[in-house]
Amino acid sequence: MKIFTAEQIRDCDQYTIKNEPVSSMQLMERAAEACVEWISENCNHHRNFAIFCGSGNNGGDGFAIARMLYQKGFDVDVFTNMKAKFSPDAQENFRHVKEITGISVREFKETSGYRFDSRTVIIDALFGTGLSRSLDGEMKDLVEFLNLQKNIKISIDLPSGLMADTISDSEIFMADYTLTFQFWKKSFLHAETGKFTGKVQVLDIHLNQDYIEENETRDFVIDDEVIKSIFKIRSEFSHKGTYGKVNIIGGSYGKMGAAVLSTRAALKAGAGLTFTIAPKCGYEILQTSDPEAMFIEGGKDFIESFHIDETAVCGIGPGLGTHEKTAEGFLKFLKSYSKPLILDADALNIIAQNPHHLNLIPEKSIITPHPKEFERLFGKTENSFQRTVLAKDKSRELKIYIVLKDHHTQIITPEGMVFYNITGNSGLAKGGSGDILTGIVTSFLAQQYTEQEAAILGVWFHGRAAEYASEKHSKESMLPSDVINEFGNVFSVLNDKVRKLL
Ligand SMILES: NC(=O)C1=CN([C@@H]2O[C@H](COP(=O)(O)OP(=O)(O)OC[C@H]3O[C@@H](n4cnc5c(N)ncnc54)[C@H](O)[C@@H]3O)[C@@H](O)[C@H]2O)[C@@H](O)CC1
Ligand SMILES: [K+]
Repeated sequence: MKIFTAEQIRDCDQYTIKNEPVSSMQLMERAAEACVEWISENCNHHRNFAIFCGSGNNGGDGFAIARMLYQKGFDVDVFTNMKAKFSPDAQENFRHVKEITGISVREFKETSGYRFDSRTVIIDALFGTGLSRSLDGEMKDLVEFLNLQKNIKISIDLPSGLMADTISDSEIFMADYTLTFQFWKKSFLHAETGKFTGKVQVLDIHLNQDYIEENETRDFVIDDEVIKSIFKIRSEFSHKGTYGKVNIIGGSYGKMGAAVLSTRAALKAGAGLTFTIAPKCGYEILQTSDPEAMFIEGGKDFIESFHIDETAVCGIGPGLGTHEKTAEGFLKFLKSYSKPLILDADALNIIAQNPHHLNLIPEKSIITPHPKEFERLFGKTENSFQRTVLAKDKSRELKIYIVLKDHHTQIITPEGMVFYNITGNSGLAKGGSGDILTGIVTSFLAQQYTEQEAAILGVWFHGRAAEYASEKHSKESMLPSDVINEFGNVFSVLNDKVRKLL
């Protein structure tokens, strides 16, 4: 799914109104209907709604939602600034609300005296994509007050105070759910701003498809359509050679588990042949834990020699350690190797020891740093938006793919495209999760996916497996090995998605 800026979204609205038999009022009606449908399907324990409406079209949505919820039998109270200069569509929908005697309309300043009982849902329709500056005065106080209430909160389109495309220092409405129209907004996907949205639900309001297809963006969300266009069904006319050779290179005394997990992930993600280059101290551990993989000795307690089969795809780093002999061997290997690699963890930490090492990374390699590793490699940035900008520069400069691991991991391509992942959960915030990702991406690259495809599919796949694992074991208790055990379920779903139905 394309991520558009607030300006592009406004253009898209206008284009739709101009080129389709739909007026702006009808589009607002469609948007409000989509919200009300979601609310009435999902709100099983609440009957009362306190709806806060601004003077722009976001407020217009709020007034229309108020009318529709009332007509469905819910109790509705509306709060607004009755003397505001409303947008024409907001004015019209406000007029309809005032005609309904069952809906009480109050001034914003009456909010503090209102009894918010536990069955009341607060709906924020104050500002949407039209917000042009930080909240101040009455609106800031209002949002601050509403944020103190314990009630369930739903934002329409965007949490008020949040800009769609950038970081803001405004007071921001803290939503439990955000019902947003048509597109993900970039700010939902970055940690500093995404924390205000709660769970995001994208509602299709059928904006013009030609506009969406023809207008360019460099930012994308990895949705089902993206995944369907990448995933290939395994051919029956195949043998183990068809699915490539993987070399996982990692492990050191005390960190053998990382190599075990990465190897197992590569195996379970479908690679044809998997080898693990590890130190001798890991021989029995690896052969017992992952008997399907073959062992190649690379040193005694840590890896020193990186003798690699050139026909294999290499994932280097899990549990590798940064012993000076390991670093020496690794850097020597990098100097003589030119095929794309997957580099993670200690492989990145060794590279980070000297900025000149960055140029040794073969072109088209995939590196998978978490924020701290990214910082060690490329330096500090002020916030995660800036970090993405820096990552784009570095991807272009070094001609590599950067998988920037975060709550919404980003895959950044040398062409400057950013793919945001929306699968996964906080159950992945545990040691070992990254090792699995390295195994998956290495495995996919060995299976003839391109670097871009392997990175995108791998990150999505990892997150989806985590979702299944958390359903069974909870985010708290799930282990990286539980995530690996869900790979089969993810493949079943993937196969169902792309299978041609009779
Ligand atoms: N245009 C359309 O056809 C559609 C628009 N929709 C809704 O319309 C919204 C966008 O509406 P608008 O463009 O009217 O913008 P908003 O409703 O977000 O409000 C912007 C209004 O507030 C003012 N404003 C901006 N920042 C302010 C601040 N910090 N303090 C006080 N006032 C401030 C602006 O001057 C403007 O009048 C979307 O988010 C969505 O909810 C939906 O109804 C779908 C259809
Ligand atoms: K809003």
